[in-house]
Amino acid sequence: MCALGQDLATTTETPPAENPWPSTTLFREDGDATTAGVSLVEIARLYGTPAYVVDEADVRRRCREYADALPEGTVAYAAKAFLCRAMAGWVREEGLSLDVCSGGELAIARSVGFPAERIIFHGNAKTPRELHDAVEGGVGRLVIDNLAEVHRVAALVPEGRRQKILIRVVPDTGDAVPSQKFGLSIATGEAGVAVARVLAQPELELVGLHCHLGSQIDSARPYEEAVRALAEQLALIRDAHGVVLPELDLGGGQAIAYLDSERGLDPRSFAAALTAALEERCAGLGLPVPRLIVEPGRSISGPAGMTLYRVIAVKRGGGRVFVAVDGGMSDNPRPSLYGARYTVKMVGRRSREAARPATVVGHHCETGDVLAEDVPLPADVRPGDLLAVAATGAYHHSMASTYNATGRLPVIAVSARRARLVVRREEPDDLFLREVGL
Ligand SMILES: Cc1ncc(COP(=O)(O)O)c(C=O)c1O
Ligand SMILES: N[C@@H](CCCC[NH3+])C(=O)O
Repeated sequence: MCALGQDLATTTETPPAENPWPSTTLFREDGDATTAGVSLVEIARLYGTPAYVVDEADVRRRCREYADALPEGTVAYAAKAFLCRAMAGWVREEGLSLDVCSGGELAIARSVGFPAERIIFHGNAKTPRELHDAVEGGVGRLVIDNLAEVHRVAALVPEGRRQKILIRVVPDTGDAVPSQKFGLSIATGEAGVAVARVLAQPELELVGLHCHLGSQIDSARPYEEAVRALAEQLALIRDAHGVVLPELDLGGGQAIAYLDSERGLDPRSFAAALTAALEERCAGLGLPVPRLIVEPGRSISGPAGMTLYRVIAVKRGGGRVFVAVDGGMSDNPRPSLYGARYTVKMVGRRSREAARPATVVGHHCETGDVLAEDVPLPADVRPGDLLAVAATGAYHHSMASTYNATGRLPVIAVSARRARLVVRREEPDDLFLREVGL
């Protein structure tokens, strides 16, 4: 544990924190910035760059915000957004459930004693080993995503136990759900077949339906439509099979702000709209209101994280400025995969120069290795400067690669004026470990 940072009462800050940054981030007049009271310059000095920084208190606050917004429901953090053992511990302590989609995520959760009954396991092509580990480990909910899984799962359930099951369906509402590899279609009747097959297996206890609408959804409207459509399915299941399923899982997808101009989906208004739509539709269908489950990932860990990079080289010419840093597409593949855009700030030095558009590029041997296109940076940005990229707490660490045999980044957690390393930097020796022969 290493104490960093300074007493903020003695420093001059320029509040408030900008929207895409962790909520405790303050940009100071001397050019430095602090998150949770810890200087980003000091983090870079002590732990090196590039590095992911995650604000633990911000993660915990976002967990609580969701839990408070949905007091009668279940909030399952989507591990795929960002999971390490520390994060699994924070989520466990905050009382949330955990949505996992691989044996690896399950293993991380179990390694910190995450209660199995609070784990939901989903995935469109779970391997036999994953199904075995999930059932044997006693996960609270297993999400059936294809017909072949029904018998496979039933065969794994030990004598005297029943496995709780959700069935992932494609609600076919509006344009929110294009044809996709996930889930069982209601329209083609596959979802109905799955319901009948699960109900026919004594080892399985069908508790509800599951869906996931997509990513970066910034309005409650698609969720309202989906929850109505799923309630209608519950009524059809009641009419056809005489069972009233008690749960609906609406998945994740809640948007966050990556840019100052963007706004995330507020958990309170999202939960209120969802609950109202569900209650109204259930009343119309004569159904008891099922328990809601939501699986936010990005909106819990995304804004709580940032990445620090050191500028290695600056090239000016042809009307463009390229700022090359010591990381790149191996720690953030999102710009090259999805055209994702980011907010970038120089920290650690005060510049009096006006901001000019610059393109922040990585150090990988790939033309598409761009981190941020045309972002405003001081005209005198130079090698040695430190750059912070906002909202990198979700789908960065979890999507990182070792392209060009580059070690993956450390994760530094900050909280209450302290920084601590929770995932160390990957070194060449770590890469050699997997090589077992010449
Ligand atoms: C089933 C399911 N639940 C939850 C999530 C988390 O989504 P997000 O991080 O956008 O909230 C995903 C990922 O898209 C998902 O596929
Ligand atoms: N990886 C994506 C989101 C995919 C969500 C997975 N279900 C992203 O970075 O935005």
